[in-house]
Amino acid sequence: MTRFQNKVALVTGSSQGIGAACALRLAADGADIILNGRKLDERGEDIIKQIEALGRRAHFLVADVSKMQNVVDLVNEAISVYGQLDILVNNAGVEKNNDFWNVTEEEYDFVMDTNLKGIFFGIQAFVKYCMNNKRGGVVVNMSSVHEEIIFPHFAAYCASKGGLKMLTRNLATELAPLNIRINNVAPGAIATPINKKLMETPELLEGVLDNIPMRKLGTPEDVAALVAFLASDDAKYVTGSTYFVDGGLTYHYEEQ
Ligand SMILES: NC(=O)C1=CN([C@@H]2O[C@H](COP(=O)(O)OP(=O)(O)OC[C@H]3O[C@@H](n4cnc5c(N)ncnc54)[C@H](OP(=O)(O)O)[C@@H]3O)[C@@H](O)[C@H]2O)C=CC1
Ligand SMILES: O=C1Nc2ccccc2C1=O
Repeated sequence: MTRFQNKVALVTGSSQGIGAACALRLAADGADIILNGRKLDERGEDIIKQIEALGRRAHFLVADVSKMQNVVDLVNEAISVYGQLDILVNNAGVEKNNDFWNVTEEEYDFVMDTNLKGIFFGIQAFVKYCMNNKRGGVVVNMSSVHEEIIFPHFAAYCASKGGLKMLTRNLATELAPLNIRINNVAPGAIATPINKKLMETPELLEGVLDNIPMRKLGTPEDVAALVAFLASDDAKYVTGSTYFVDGGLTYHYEEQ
């Protein structure tokens, strides 16, 4: 008997990085997986093969979650693929580096629509399904240490993750009577393609490592392990909170 036997999980933004690791971990623990990204290419094809090699089913749905109707359609299509949806992992996220005074409306919308609006309406579609079917559900949102600590020149990113923190706290209360749990995972610096420049620039990397007590970047699998715990019944009394996976970064930083 595996943790997620007879469960289906949708992981947004799962063609690479943390989302791909979450999809693989949930599949390794027994779930069938709906993958997602803005396009299906060799990265997505490879994750499908890896999930099938684990003996689980995988289906990729192309959708841009920054658009309200797209994310609603994504959730509803995900439900129809295997006839059920039990776990929603809102992982897709983007960032834009710019001085605050130069941030454009386009950059602001790009970040906020992906990291907050898409998650808001994706959860809404999932909750409507859970209400109609009288079945509970689990939501895990991919936040960031930057829902808590500053990241100069990433104002929209910080605002999106701070908003996600409050959305999760608020929904925990509203959704508990529906038997739906919701939590945030807040990674620190993780070795994924989003951090390519950081990993390839020694002086940037050194500056980041100086703020991490464990003095190393995390792996996507480190994040996925926490997501799997929160999605599982082992966390059946856990809702409305944020859990950090950051090598000690957040509270070390706050001590500076
Ligand atoms: N890496 C890190 O250090 C940290 C990451 N995080 C958070 O973790 C999450 C994942 O980050 P990470 O794995 O590093 O990111 P990556 O950039 O490596 O991967 C992002 C994934 O999301 C997909 N994606 C991006 N935008 C959309 C969209 N609008 N609709 C659907 N899919 C989309 C991408 O695929 P495609 O481009 O094909 O659509 C890709 O599969 C994000 O929410 C990020 O904020 C938080 C803290 C630290
Ligand atoms: O997206 C992020 N990239 C990072 C790099 C270092 C620390 C935190 C983060 C993020 O939240």
